[in-house]
Amino acid sequence: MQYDEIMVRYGELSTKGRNKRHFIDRLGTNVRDALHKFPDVKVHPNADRMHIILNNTDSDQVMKHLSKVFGIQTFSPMLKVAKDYSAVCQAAKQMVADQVTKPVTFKIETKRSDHHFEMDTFDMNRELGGFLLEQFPDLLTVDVHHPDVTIWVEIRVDGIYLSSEVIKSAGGLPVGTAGKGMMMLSGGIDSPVAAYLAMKRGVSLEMVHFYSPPYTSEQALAKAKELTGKLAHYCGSINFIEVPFTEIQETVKEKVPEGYLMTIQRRFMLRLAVAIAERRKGLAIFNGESLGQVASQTMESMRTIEEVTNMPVLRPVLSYDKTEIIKIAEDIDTYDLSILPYEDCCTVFTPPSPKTKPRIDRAQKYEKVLDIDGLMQRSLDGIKITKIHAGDEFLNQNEDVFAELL
Ligand SMILES: Nc1ncnc2c1ncn2[C@@H]1O[C@H](COP(=O)(O)OP(=O)(O)OP(=O)(O)O)[C@@H](O)[C@H]1O
Repeated sequence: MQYDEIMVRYGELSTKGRNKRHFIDRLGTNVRDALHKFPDVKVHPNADRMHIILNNTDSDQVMKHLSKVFGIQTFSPMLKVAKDYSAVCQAAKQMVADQVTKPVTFKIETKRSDHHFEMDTFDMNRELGGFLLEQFPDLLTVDVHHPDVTIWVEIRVDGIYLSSEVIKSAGGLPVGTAGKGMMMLSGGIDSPVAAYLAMKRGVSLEMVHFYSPPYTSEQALAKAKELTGKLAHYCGSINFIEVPFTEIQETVKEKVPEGYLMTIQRRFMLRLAVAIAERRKGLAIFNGESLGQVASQTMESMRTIEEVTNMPVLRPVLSYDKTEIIKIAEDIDTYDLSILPYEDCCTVFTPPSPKTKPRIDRAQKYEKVLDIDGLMQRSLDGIKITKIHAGDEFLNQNEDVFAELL
């Protein structure tokens, strides 16, 4: 069915007190961003509801994009008709014919903000209910307490609006209302899920990805970028910051005892992520660590790695089981990409038996022989930033080139 308006309910936003206006304005901006491909759509973020006027734009397409915008609890597609009772009857009849395929209970619920309209809410509920019962005697029975289907009728000044569905949306808080963070994004399963969860709580993220050519391939980099394109569906666009890591990994491999290779590499990654956050006004570092999952993810290891900074390091999937993380990865459509077998820079240099309880004093001792500042500076000098939009693809490009050559 082609609808005229989508009415958006805010959910958790309505409890945000004095910040409410800021939250709603931000949500309005994010919705406009998510719907930028539909130039005729108009977005009106009012205090209690948001009204999205479709102006003949395909309502299914608009709803598909809306369902990924954080800060929206539910929305309802609505039909708009003239302020005329017979027009209301025809629209309600069409809704039932389209949506009800087996016998259900129903009720009409009317709200009237235009008190000049000749029928009051009680009349509309009764008359329209009776009309529909006559039209669909085999499908409909009335139940005003626990109906399967509710048809809402809103009598406004500019017309009468009807809706019969409440569609659950992404929930959470509008991206951008909780400050900016740097997400350490690998090509694995966990960090994209951690990014999704951080954005769900309103964090605006920039992705920091370490790569080590020639040990890691162009495809590994493309995979991390494409994952970012998947995540951008939830916020419009995301800056992807690629950080060259080869010199650091080679130097650490050469100069640090094997048991501490991973710890020292991670300390460098964190230092670099913090340096980038400080330049770009980030307030925290996010990563995809889950307690106890692998050697680097013990509390002792986290403590020794985090010793290099006092910036908060936040771990949205810390307490999740792998199966729970995989379930979310499947839901947000990152799983199939994450399991593609391109080597990450960490896997290439992972020692066979890393220390599970690395000590801070040892890590500091092994780092004494390294030119930390110089290594970091050269890496920071080589960073490259790409703005990635929802759905941008990177992995197939080389294949296309091959296809053209053949
Ligand atoms: N190449 C990389 N670039 C950016 N961040 C990385 C990189 N490799 C690892 N990280 C960060 O370190 C975290 C732990 O990585 P590790 O490889 O130990 O664990 P993992 O459980 O396999 O995580 P993931 O599934 O996210 O790769 C990752 O979740 C990510 O936040």
